[in-house]
Amino acid sequence: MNPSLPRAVARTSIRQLSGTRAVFRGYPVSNASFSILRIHTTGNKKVAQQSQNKRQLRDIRLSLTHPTAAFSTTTPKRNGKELNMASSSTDLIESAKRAACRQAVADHFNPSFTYVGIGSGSTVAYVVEAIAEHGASVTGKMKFIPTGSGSTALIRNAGLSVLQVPDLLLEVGFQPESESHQPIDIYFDGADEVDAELNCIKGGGACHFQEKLVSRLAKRFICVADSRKRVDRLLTSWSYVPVEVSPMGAEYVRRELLRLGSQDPKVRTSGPTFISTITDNHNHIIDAPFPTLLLNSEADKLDPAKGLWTPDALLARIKRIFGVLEVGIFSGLNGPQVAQLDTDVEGVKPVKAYFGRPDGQVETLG
Ligand SMILES: O=C[C@H](O)[C@H](O)[C@H](O)COP(=O)(O)O
Repeated sequence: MNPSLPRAVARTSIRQLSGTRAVFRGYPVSNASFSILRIHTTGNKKVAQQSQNKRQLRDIRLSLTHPTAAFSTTTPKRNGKELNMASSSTDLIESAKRAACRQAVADHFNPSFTYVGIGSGSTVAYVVEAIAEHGASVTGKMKFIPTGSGSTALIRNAGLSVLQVPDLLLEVGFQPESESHQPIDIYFDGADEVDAELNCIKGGGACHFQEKLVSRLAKRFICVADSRKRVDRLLTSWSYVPVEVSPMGAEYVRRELLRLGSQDPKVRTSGPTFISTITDNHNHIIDAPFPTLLLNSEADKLDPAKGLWTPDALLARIKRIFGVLEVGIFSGLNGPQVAQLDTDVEGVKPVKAYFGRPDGQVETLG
């Protein structure tokens, strides 16, 4: 997504911001041009107060795509007055993300690597931070493969060397007999939700096509997230599947998604005028809500007519719709499983996920 967008959105009026889901997607909240000072939870709505000059508080309603409950507490009071706690709530989330990333890098980053894939979003920024700390003597020999314009800027700003996928493929060459379809040594990326079998929903920042491309080319995908993203089954807290579509085919795809039982799939919009989001691949995104998915191991319960889908089945079915480029469900095989098969099948699932908690601990899965 266009990295200049959040700044443009931040300049708009409170009224225009109302209902804009993309404001914080893919960008560290702490780096936003305006500061959120308090976050409350009112039913399903998250009401935030913000100040542009840090003195005048005004209410804005933000349709935050991530639940905040796990990190929210009741608003503390001193002498009957509420204390501003959102900055500490935001700090807790950012610390949780950073903790997950530092642990993941400590466990999986190796100075002998040549190609490192870097995903998109706010969490993976802390992976880049941790990698950059190894210094130029280590990172100067490596090339970093981005998954979109945001991650390209992230890599570049950290002083690391960017190599886009087409250039990577030219650099490694093409040998039909070559045993490896996975030249990237490791791929770090965030997720919007991760289930108990490491299937993920991705694409909240509209980057899932390039993320899948890099993941397919990587030996291992390591997922980093805060603990709000960990669920038993996908579409528990996160409610929709991001689907990247040809702009001309968007309405056709939307109708087919309705036919599949998606409740009110919508073309994603961004910015003050709510124009359709344009991805890095010049496409649109449809956010398609579905009921909570089964696990892939529960395929015996699969019953699409009743809205019972496994991640694998829903991914395969949506991919069959004419006009769909890619679906934000990362399920099926992982890199090492594909390497064993020695064939170019999709292997995009993480081998391990790191979930940072607000208390600084890190849980792992896989
Ligand atoms: O399209 C965006 C990506 O799939 C992100 O990795 C995902 O949305 C997680 O982003 P964040 O780390 O900002 O929560």
